[in-house]
Amino acid sequence: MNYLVLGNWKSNGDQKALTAFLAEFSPVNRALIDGYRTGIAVPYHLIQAGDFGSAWVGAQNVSAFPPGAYTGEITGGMLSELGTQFGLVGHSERRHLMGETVEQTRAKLENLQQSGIYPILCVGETLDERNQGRLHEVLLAQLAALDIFTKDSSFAVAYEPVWAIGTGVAATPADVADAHRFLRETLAERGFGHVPLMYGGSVKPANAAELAAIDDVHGFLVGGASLKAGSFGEIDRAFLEAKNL
Ligand SMILES: O=C[C@H](O)COP(=O)(O)O
Repeated sequence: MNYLVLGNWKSNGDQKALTAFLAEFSPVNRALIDGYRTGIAVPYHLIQAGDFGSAWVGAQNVSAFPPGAYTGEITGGMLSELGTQFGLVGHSERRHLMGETVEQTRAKLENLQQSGIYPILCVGETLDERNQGRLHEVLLAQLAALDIFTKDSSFAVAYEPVWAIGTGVAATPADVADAHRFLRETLAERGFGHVPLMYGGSVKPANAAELAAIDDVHGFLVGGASLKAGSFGEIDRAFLEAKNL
């Protein structure tokens, strides 16, 4: 995949909301464009709760363990059986609220890959880390989880500065361009020059075009604005237009 505009519903939504979303979103989510996908990561209980059409349906987490005595964990194989097409790993809410470690994100990426589900590793720094000049150090530490992949692996990385998530204030285009350039160069050195780089953090219809215009931005991971088909559709269209897709 070259370009991805994906939503993350987090712990929001129910059957009624998904049905309403898909009724409005699916008709405008036209024929498949080569190398491009839109879709949403819904809570587990909604993965099979609607017809997503040409949009991808994703999970927001996966077990770091193999199948076995791990009460409450959902494995990659289980997600695959549900028809899950992509999975988020290492979202900052999981790192900071649930204490997810780099070792766990590595195991989760591997579980998704082995189950044939497209993995997306989320990375990003806190405001303190940025202010201390530790942006690159933090990103490099989080990117260490990618060492399970080979040059042929198919996956994406989403840059989500923690201070821009859910705040309504996205990173400036200059900050996004800087971070994405660093990610692109770092990944290219490891043979991952083909990996799409998504941006997440207060993406909305009003800023989607200027963020999509950045060369090293190959997609978005949209939280709050993906809950409504209207705003998510506007972001999707702004992205396609900016990239001439
Ligand atoms: O996964 C999505 C990000 O956490 C962004 O969330 P947000 O668009 O509500 O800031």
